[in-house]
Amino acid sequence: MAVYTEIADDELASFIAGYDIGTVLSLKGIAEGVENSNYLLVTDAGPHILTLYEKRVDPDDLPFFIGLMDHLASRGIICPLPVRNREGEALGTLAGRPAAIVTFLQGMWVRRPRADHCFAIGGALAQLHIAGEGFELTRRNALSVDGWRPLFERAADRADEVMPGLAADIAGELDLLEQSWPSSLPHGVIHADLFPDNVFFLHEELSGLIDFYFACNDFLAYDVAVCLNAWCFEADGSLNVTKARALLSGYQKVRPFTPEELAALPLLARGSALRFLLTRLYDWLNVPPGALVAPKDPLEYLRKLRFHRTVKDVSAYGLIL
Ligand SMILES: Nc1ncnc2c1ncn2[C@@H]1O[C@H](COP(=O)(O)OP(=O)(O)O)[C@@H](O)[C@H]1O
Ligand SMILES: N[C@@H](CCOP(=O)(O)O)C(=O)O
Repeated sequence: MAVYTEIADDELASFIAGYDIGTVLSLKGIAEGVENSNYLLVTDAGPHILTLYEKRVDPDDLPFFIGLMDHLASRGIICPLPVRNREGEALGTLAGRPAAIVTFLQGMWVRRPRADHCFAIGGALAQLHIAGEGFELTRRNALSVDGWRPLFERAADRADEVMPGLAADIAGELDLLEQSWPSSLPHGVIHADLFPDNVFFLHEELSGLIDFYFACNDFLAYDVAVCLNAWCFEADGSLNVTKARALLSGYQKVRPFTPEELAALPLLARGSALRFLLTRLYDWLNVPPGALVAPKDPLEYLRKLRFHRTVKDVSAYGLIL
């Protein structure tokens, strides 16, 4: 559960008074997510999501995230729409945090994705990449290859508490990825965190994408690698090749990969695995006192990383070369 910041009744009342969304009927902390504090805000105009932005969000990036949701929605991507107050502002301050209200999306995330879900998410990711074209703001990926070493340095001395030998394993991987990370591939706006819990399905159809708070400009195929890791592995740590093939086929039906992207995919998958290993490791070792949050298992991503080390080319992901 992620609620880091509590909201006092009087603060909520004066914040909501600035909006045309009716009277507050209830406010409940949401028992999911790990990054920000999210509340289900029900007013007599219906349900909304109220987000207080926490530690990992730089307030200077908020116009990018808010503008991106507007941009993508205007191009047919089903995603939350920022709600503006009477002054036309989508961003405010509540309980000492930057805060926004966004529209509520119907649907549920899928706990055990099947191959058909993976096919759908592949297609939706490619649509998102195409819809992102023309978005005028940009944001560097702070969690790409040049951000990994500083993050590791903040966790390195305690990494072996999680697993003996982990620090050395990560250090070796970092050296390799820093030397071999691609310098040019097709790039654009990426979601960068399109995990199953950020994708809603309703009546077996994909019904919306949420959580754009890691979105940035980076290689499009890196976003595919993030999804491959998040959607296509089984609980025992093995890759489900059928799901991987479905995800990649769903993507390339909408936006075909370039040969360079296919060649880079195993390396991008290693990088993506390391990125989530590092943020999870840091979070595991630094749970804020009193926060209602369940930190995620860093070693799940070590297992994925180790798998990708064995991969020679994309045929390991079920694609025929
Ligand atoms: N626009 C939305 N519509 C419906 N539910 C939402 C919406 N945004 C967030 N949620 C709910 O809040 C949970 C956490 O949101 P998320 O953005 O993933 O949080 P975090 O940024 O902390 O990871 C989601 O799993 C979902 O249940
Ligand atoms: N997806 C990340 C954690 C970020 O949280 P989310 O709730 O925004 O997906 C992970 O699994 O490490």
